[in-house]
Amino acid sequence: MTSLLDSRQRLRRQLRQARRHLSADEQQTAAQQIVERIIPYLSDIKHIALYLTNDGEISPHLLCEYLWLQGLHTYLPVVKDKHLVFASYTPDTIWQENRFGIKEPITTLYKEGNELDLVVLPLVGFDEQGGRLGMGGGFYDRTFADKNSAEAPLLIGLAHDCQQVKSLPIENWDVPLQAIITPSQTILV
Ligand SMILES: Nc1nc2c(c(=O)[nH]1)N(C=O)[C@@H](CNc1ccc(C(=O)N[C@@H](CCC(=O)O)C(=O)O)cc1)CN2
Ligand SMILES: Nc1ncnc2c1ncn2[C@@H]1O[C@H](COP(=O)(O)OP(=O)(O)OP(=O)(O)O)[C@@H](O)[C@H]1O
Repeated sequence: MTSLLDSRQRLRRQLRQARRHLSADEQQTAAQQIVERIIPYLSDIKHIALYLTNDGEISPHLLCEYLWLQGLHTYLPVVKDKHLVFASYTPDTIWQENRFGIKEPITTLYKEGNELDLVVLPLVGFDEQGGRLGMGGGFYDRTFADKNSAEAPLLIGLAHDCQQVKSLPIENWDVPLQAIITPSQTILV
């Protein structure tokens, strides 16, 4: 048990380091490539949660600009107890930092995960079966623990190609994603 936990931690460290080493140019190109790949999943979608890039994560900022141009509603995760709620994100948003140093909108109006149509998740590692390794807080897993795969929201993970590993152990609490998108591939789960 301890060694399984250790190997997850080791893997997190390696993969986080790899994505932090991407150059600014590589990050920008990757951010553009995922916009093209996600557009086919936006039909009938109005309320979308994104994230603010942190620690070398692939950035949804160009996707966000595209969504705003389409008049769609965007949200960001806010850590509340051990779950996530989602705060509206507009060009006028004002900010505070959470305990991880990630900015969160200041607001008292939140949506619950099940009120969204699409949630775009950051991840640390993934495999070709659609398995996801996150930062280790279990926040997305707890937030969507009761969700049935067929019901909203659609869960799509974003990652750099360097975050792919051969196979990740699936934990019984891992929430299944519907797709993982990288600059070079779309994995449908
Ligand atoms: N961009 C982004 N936003 C997100 C997430 C994420 O993974 N990425 N989250 C996904 O759930 C939630 C925050 N979860 C996080 C969990 C751990 C760490 C982290 O950096 N841990 C440090 C120790 C930080 C500390 O305690 O000071 C570390 O492991 O080095 C960051 C975010 C909500 N917002
Ligand atoms: N539905 C749940 N109920 C209670 N605890 C949970 C649940 N989901 C995950 N956890 C706990 O959260 C911890 C971290 O889980 P895990 O390593 O899978 O996080 P992660 O997916 O990497 O993080 P995140 O979802 O925040 O990106 C685990 O110790 C697990 O026990």
